[in-house]
Amino acid sequence: MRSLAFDVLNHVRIADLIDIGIVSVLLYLTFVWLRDRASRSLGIVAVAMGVIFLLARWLDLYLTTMAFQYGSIGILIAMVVVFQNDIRHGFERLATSRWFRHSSAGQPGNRIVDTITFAVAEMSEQRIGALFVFPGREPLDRHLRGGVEVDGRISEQLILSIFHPKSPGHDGAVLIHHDRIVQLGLHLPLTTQVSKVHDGGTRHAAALGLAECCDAMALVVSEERGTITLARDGNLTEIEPTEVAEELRRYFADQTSTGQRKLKSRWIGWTTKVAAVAAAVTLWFLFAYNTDTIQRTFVVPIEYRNLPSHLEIEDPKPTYAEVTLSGTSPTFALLKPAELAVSLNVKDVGGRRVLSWKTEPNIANVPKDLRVQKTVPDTVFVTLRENANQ
Ligand SMILES: Nc1ncnc2c1ncn2[C@@H]1O[C@H](COP(=O)(O)OP(=O)(O)OP(=O)(O)O)[C@@H](O)[C@H]1O
Repeated sequence: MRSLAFDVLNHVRIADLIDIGIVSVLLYLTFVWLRDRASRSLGIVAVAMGVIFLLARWLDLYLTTMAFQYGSIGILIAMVVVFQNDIRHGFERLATSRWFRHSSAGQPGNRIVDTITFAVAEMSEQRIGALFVFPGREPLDRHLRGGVEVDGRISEQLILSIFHPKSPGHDGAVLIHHDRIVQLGLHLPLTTQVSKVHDGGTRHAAALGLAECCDAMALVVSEERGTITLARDGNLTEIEPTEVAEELRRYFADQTSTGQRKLKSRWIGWTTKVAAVAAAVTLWFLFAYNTDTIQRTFVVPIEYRNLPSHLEIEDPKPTYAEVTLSGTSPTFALLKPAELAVSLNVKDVGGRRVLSWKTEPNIANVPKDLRVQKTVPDTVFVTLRENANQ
């Protein structure tokens, strides 16, 4: 065990650590996306494909590996087309994350939270349907259709009169920003995951649809059942009237840069990060960490550079050399055999007509971690003569 640890420490390069770091980040983003967005069946398919691919590489299953290699471009294009909204959402999330921007949203006072809470409780009791949208950090405009500008200070009376069933503006959602109702009668995108809506209809489907395509929060009061439902992070959660104030406070706190995250989500975040690093290290051990030295021989073209135009090389002119390289198999993966060449400079020959070069120092494009073991010929000899065509 100790010798394995020493072995690993001896062979790990800075490039390997960067390699593991990049793959960890990619795996982390994939895990988060699978957890938050993708359906369970898609997650199972993705994990199964990953396991088959790893087994195929490990057991050297030639056909399966080839199928994955050639199919991966098609799969990638299909994924980009199918999940274009998620990808755009991901970039928007990155661009609006705390690393890049401080939130401009201040934390509204208790009055706003209490006002909305009372209005929601009242509407829940009276079975008045309502839909509120609370923007997150990501741009929201492109998800909203229609709507009428209001820009009114939030009050219980204003909320109740907007959602009164006889009010012309009660259909659709109201948009809340800070302490103001900005718009009413907004149409939101409907979810396609109907199974997640359970007993709800289009109002709930609209709330979930919005929460799926951005980080906004929506709050629904059901006209039929009087229930209160929160849509956030692509999920619908039914809550009690007593929980509304707490959820609103949490939402407004999240909007400020000093907002506290839930301990649970932090914990989930850390376990996902650790899982991503562990998976990346495992992959590195399986595919990149290989200390066995192997040798491979390549037939490499010999190029003659800068030959003066009045001279030519007499036959037999050596055009190929055999080059044997040694290194680990991951280092060989970085080699591009088609770019290997023995490159000889015929400049400044003066009066000499017989030239020779050692082959090894003149081999171009050998990755730095591969060693030249042998070259045939060891030395290249050529004889020059005056160019008859000059
Ligand atoms: N795309 C949409 N965006 C915003 N609101 C919508 C949208 N589609 C429907 N609604 C609202 O939902 C109302 C219809 O609600 P419906 O009864 O179908 O849904 P629900 O989820 O069962 O709600 P409830 O439990 O309140 O009845 C419409 O009158 C309208 O106000």
